[in-house]
Amino acid sequence: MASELNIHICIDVLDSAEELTQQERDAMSLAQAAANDAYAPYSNFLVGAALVLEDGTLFKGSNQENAAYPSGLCAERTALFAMSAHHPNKKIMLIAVTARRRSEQHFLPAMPCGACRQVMAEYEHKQGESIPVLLQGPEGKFYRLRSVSDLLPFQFNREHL
Ligand SMILES: O=c1ccn([C@H]2C[C@H](O)[C@@H](CO)O2)c(=O)[nH]1
Ligand SMILES: [Zn+2]
Repeated sequence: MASELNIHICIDVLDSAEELTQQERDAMSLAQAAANDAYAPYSNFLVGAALVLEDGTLFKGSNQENAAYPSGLCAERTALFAMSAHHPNKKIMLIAVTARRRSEQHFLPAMPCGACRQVMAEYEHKQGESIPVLLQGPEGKFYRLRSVSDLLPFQFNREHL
């Protein structure tokens, strides 16, 4: 008889920015500022990501598009790669992500794509400590996940090599 493997993922749903910690609020504000600066002339979909490092350093990234579409890069990976290039040995304490359409002021649910989840998982694995993820949710809400593993269960990592 086949057995069943159930994966439990816990997501805190925060109804407004007031329910965020100060650090989360700062990170989400920076992610929103980053989205406003995105280079997204083709999709007009502006994505911003912010990282909080162990020493409190904040780092931001936005999506960077290209006329050769696949040459562009998502906000999350722009932030993570730049962070790792500048601070190769600092732990990440939080990743915050948001998005909006250029034509609208309000922020939209930001769900990192599969490639960005894989890259987040790499750095989580590297640092050996969970990285909480804060995502803009619908209607001014926020989603808080305790770990990148909650965004990418059954992940491929260096242990599978
Ligand atoms: O997780 C994601 C998903 C999409 N985008 C960007 C890529 C592209 O520039 C635009 C539309 O897909 O949004 C991100 O930055 N992060
Ligand atoms: Zn992505």
